[in-house]
Amino acid sequence: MAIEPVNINEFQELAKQALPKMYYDYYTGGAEDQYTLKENVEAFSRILFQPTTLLDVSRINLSTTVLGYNLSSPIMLAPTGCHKLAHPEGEIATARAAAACKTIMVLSCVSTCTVEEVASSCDAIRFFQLYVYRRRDVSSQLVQRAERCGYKAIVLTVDTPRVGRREADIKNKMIMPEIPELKNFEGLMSTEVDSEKGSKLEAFASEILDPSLSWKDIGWLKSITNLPILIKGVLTAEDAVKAVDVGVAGIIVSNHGARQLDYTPPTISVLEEVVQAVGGKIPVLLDGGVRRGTDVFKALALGAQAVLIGRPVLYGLAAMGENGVKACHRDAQG
Ligand SMILES: Cc1cc2nc3c(=O)[nH]c(=O)nc-3n(C[C@H](O)[C@H](O)[C@H](O)COP(=O)(O)O)c2cc1C
Ligand SMILES: CCCCCCC(=O)C(=O)O
Repeated sequence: MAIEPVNINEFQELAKQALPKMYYDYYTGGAEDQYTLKENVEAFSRILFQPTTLLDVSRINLSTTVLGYNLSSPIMLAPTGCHKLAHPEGEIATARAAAACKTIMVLSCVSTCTVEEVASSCDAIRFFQLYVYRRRDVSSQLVQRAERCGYKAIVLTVDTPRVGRREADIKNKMIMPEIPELKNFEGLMSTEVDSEKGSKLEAFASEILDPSLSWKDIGWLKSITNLPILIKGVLTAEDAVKAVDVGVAGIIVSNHGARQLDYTPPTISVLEEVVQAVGGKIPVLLDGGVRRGTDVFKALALGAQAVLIGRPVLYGLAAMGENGVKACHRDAQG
C-alpha cells in the first residue's frame, strides 16, 4: 500500500519521483549558492515558542480576511509559473484546490492555462500576478483581461528586473517557455527563444522583462486598473514606507523563494521591521520557506496578516494533482 505523505517534505519527495529532473530542479532550486534558499527555511527553525499554559483552546478558529475576502485559514497560494509542467490540468487543478480550501490563489502571469480558463474553471477567489514587460501594452492587456474575468487584485512582482542566476536551470538548459506554451501571451507576444546556451527561461526573461520598472510606474499601473494593487518583493522598512506612500493596498514580504538575489535575508527575519514601518496602514503578507503550521503561527505572531506557499503547491500538484494541492494546504496548517 502506498504511504500517505504527512508533511510537505514528504510531498517534495513524491514530486521528485514524479517529475523529470529538469522540471524538479526548476521548481525546487534557488539562485547561485542557494544560501537564502536554505535560510528561508532555517530562519523559521531558529524562532522558538515559550508558551503560557492553561488557556482554553477547545474552540479554535483559523479563519481570517485579506482585502475583505474571507479565508478558511491564513495560507494563500503564491504565484508560481507553469503548472502544466507538474500536472496536465495545470493551474485549473490549483484553482479548484484553492476553491475547495477556501483560500486565495494568486495566478502567475506565466501560467500554462490562460487567465480566462482559470477564471471559468471554478469560483476560487483569484488575484493576478503581474510582471511588467518592455512591451507595456502586453502588461496592460493582461491586467485588463484579469479585471474583466473577476480577478480581485493585481500582485505586482518587483524583485525580477531579470531572472536570477539559477545554476541548475543553466546546466539543464531549462526550456520552460516553449514546452508547454505560456498561453497568456498567445497572440500578444512570441515566446520563442533564440538561444542555444544556458537557461532558455533566463534568455526569454531578459528579452521581455522591463528592467527600468521603478516607483513612478505604480502611478502608471493605477491608471490602467481599478483593482487594488499589492507589491510583492519588499524586504526593507524603507520600501515598505514608499509602498504605503504610493497608495498600494498591501505588501508581500518576499525574496521570490530565494530564486532572485542570493544573500538577501530570509523573509521571516525582516517581517517585523516591515510591519512596524507600515504601522497597520495596509496588510502585510509574507512568503518564503513556510512549510508547517508553526511557521504560519510565527509569521502571524510577527505581524503578518497571512502567508503564501509557493513550492508546496507545486509539490502537491506534481504528486497528486488537485488533491495534492489540497493536502499540502492542509499540511501547511500543521
Ligand atoms: C517554480 C517557481 C515559480 C515561480 N514563479 C513565480 C512567478 O511567476 N511570479 C512570482 O511573482 N513569483 C514566482 N515565484 C515565487 C513565489 O511566488 C514565492 O515568492 C515563493 O515560491 C515563496 O517561497 P516558497 O516556495 O519557499 O514557498 C515562483 C517560485 C517558484 C518556486
Ligand atoms: C517572464 C519570464 C520570467 C518567468 C519567471 C518565473 C518565475 O518567477 C520563477 O521561475 O521564479
